[in-house]
Amino acid sequence: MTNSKLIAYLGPPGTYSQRAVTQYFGKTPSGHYEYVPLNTIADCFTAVQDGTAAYVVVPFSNSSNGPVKFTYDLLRTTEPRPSIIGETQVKVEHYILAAPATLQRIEQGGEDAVRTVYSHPQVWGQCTQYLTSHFSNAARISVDSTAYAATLAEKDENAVAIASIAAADVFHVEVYAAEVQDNQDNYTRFLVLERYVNGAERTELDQSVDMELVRWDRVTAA
Ligand SMILES: O=C(O)C(=O)Cc1ccccc1
Repeated sequence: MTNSKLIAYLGPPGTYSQRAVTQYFGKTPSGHYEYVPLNTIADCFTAVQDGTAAYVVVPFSNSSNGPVKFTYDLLRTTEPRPSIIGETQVKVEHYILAAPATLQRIEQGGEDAVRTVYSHPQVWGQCTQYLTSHFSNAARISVDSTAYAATLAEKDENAVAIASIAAADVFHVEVYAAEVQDNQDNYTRFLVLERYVNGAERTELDQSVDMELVRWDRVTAA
């Protein structure tokens, strides 16, 4: 057990994970709990395992392109594996966000003015159609979260980020293109984790996630 009153998620504010956390626990959590953004999915696992956080919310799988690899690997390797006590699905709509100066450069020089596209690795496979016809000469740089990508685009006149519209409320970036995901019905399943208490019975959700991990092992071994 832990006395922590923190609920951690992959930050900074403006990520899809933040949406998941407020969807599950409410806009402001009850019972004196507080939300805390962490830098990586691995940090979320560490926080719940060492008791720094009472709960963490992590992305698990996506309807368009399957497993969130970091989470699958951490669920396999964290000993003992945290208990999975809840889940929530978030509709994922991606936006191209850029600093105002970048938008001006695109207006003057076309999309070739953009040298870099920043986003979370999960995103590339969800926006293949858009990325085939736009920014095809730009380098794709994977970073820890979509909102972190927005912070990089905020400071870089040659870059855009693919992120949630929520990131545009938090950082000084504007919308260049809306809803650029291939599939309009694009959902990510998030899991709510709590520290495993020795001897506790595994929940039904734990078992369904086990099955999913085994199924994925078979797919990748084939
Ligand atoms: O980076 C984020 O915003 C996340 O929460 C991870 C993620 C990335 C892409 C789709 C869904 C979740």
